Amino acid sequence: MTQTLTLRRPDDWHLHLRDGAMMEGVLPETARHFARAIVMPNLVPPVVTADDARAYRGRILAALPGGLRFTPLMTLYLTEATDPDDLTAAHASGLIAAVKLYPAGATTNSASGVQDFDKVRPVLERMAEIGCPLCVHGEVTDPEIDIFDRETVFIDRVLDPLRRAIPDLRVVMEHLTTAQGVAYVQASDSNLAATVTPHHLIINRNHILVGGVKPHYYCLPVAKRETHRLELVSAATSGDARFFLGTDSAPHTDPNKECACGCAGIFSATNTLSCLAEVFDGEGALDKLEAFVALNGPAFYGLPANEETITLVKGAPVPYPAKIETGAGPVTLFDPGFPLHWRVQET
Ligand SMILES: NC(=O)N[C@@H](CC(=O)O)C(=O)O
Ligand SMILES: [Zn+2]
Ligand SMILES: [Zn+2]
Repeated sequence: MTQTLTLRRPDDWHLHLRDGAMMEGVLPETARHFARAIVMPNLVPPVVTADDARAYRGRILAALPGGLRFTPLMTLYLTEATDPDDLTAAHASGLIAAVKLYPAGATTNSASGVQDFDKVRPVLERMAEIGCPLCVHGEVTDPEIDIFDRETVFIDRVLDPLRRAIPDLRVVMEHLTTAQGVAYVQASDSNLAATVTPHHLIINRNHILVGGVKPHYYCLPVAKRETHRLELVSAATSGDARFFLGTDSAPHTDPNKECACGCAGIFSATNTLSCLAEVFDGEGALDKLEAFVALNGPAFYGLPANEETITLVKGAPVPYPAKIETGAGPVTLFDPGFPLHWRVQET
């Protein structure tokens, strides 16, 4: 007997669509299954002003294949020169849903990020006032700090002091990777939430390093040891409203991943829902999947949940391509390392 599961149409609360030929290649992979996505602003140059966000949104909508309904939720890239009035107008008009904080140098295309957190204090205070959420890449960049500790040190040195100083600021810890991060979110009030990626629910650091280095499992924050993965799975499948899906699907071409200094980022848009259904099924938590992919995110962002639905069907393992071809070059798809039995029913 085939098993089916009908859910409200999911949203992706952390997505990289890039621009140009790459965007044209990856956008349908998301728009096929997701109603909305928070679109990350780390283009080169970054999406800094309301005008930048408006133009980028226009390019996304123009690249959307006919027949696919998809709403990009835009973000601004916080810099030390961000104008609070421009941000306020962009938020009030509904153009942007959030602002993104990258510590300078923390990750892909973060060179224009924040170096001195005091300099952005007035902008963050304004965001607290107007209720605009701050999405955070939560890793310190201090070269002294081990790369596996950069998230927990960020919580202690930056995030916790910031939230104490501006308690009304609504914060999303993006792509959470540690047990300490999970515990910090669980111990906080409703002004803090976290996105969790499919890959951090599936791989640990052994997958990256044992038996040869696997560039397609390299992303930031880097996957941690197995104990952390288990905490992430338990948080994501718990139904706790503070945890929701942000795929962090981050395409780079294969030549840019498979080289002496490979880019950070895992592309997962195509098989995200199959991966998640497999993980939730394995935990006996299919009844919590809708909360994670379609209810908790909109609730945090103050948006209605989608009315449309999708149906997942369980059957023989679903074949996915190893890579998708884009006008910018081939992009390898995340390989969970186990068969995926759930697929999204074509409508
Ligand atoms: N996650 C990643 O490893 N990479 C992202 C940037 C980010 O989300 O930090 C990218 O833009 O490629
Ligand atoms: Zn990031
Ligand atoms: Zn990202």
